[in-house]
Amino acid sequence: MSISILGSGAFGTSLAISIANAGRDVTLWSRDNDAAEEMQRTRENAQRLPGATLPYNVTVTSELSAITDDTVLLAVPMQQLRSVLVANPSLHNRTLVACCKGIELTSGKGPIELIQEVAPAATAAILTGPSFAADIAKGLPTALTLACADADRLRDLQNQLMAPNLRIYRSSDPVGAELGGALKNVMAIACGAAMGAGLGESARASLITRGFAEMNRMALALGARSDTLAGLSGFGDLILTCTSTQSRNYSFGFALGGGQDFDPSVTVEGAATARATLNRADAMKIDMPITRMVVALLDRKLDVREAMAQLLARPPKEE
Ligand SMILES: NC(=O)C1=CN([C@@H]2O[C@H](COP(=O)(O)OP(=O)(O)OC[C@H]3O[C@@H](n4cnc5c(N)ncnc54)[C@H](O)[C@@H]3O)[C@@H](O)[C@H]2O)C=CC1
Ligand SMILES: O=C(CO)COP(=O)(O)O
Repeated sequence: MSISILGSGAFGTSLAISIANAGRDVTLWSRDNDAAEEMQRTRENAQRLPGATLPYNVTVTSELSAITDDTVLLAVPMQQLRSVLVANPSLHNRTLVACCKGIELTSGKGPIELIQEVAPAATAAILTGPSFAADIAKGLPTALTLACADADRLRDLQNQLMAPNLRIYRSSDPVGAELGGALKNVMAIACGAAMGAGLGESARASLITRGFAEMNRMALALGARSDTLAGLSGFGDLILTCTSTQSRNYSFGFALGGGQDFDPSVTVEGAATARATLNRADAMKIDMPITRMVVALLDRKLDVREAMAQLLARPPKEE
């Protein structure tokens, strides 16, 4: 059983390495012909995942006609997912596994809803959870959530994607899985900003905990299950991303809090997702104060100390 991965960034490349090391052939598609040729020749993704070797059974290509597998992992940033789906109608009857974490700014949709809109004949699934690409590529132990509404297809997919270092748990709650992965990035920006501004680890723990309450409020209102939010895709990924300098969302927040520049070419999913989430929360009248503060920070309407002061000064409430 072979697998195709569309998107040769850090995550797509790391999944290719892990799945190929489990003995399955992998086709890794890059939109850039030169980058594909270089990766195929050097057996390394020097730009996005330097130092990791591509096993012999990974084929890197920029030819879409080479994507013949039924199972296609979509490992592109969330804000690019629609254009990738629209540009590739030949994929619309396949099993499409979103590997992105976010909410589309223009529509407020998550990856599953977006796949269902653009490719209604596809089987939509999501692979998410606490996992840094560099860790996966090194073969370090990682556990992920794989969610899909089709229970039979879900079991097949689980077997296809499991690898010795990659333990995959099934979930029948794609809404909960995608929202956990999307919203934790917003909280990681908030935590990074607090740490970058020197507000301390107690402040960070409060943001993680109250951020989790906020994630639950939104996710449950959208039909997610609370046990999904408490699992790898929600709580697990929240803890990882809010506490590690390996996280780009956390590091972006840290730079924001410390008044430093941040490389704009780095993928930071939480920025657009914070705006998309706030739009949806306001429309649904759901209170998301930390998300609101992150958007205010992004818009430079407040600095971190002012934002934290406003959070602390909210009316007293029960936990
Ligand atoms: N890097 C990580 O540790 C993890 C990343 N993710 C998620 O994976 C998704 C992708 O992230 P990374 O691979 O890390 O990003 P990245 O920045 O390393 O790579 C993004 C890739 O997407 C490609 N791409 C962008 N727009 C495209 C388009 N229109 N058509 C085709 N390809 C396009 C780029 O060429 C690049 O290869 C994100 O949603 C991220 O949250 C999930 C878990 C871990
Ligand atoms: O999603 C991730 C870890 O699970 C990667 O986080 P960053 O996108 O913040 O690097």
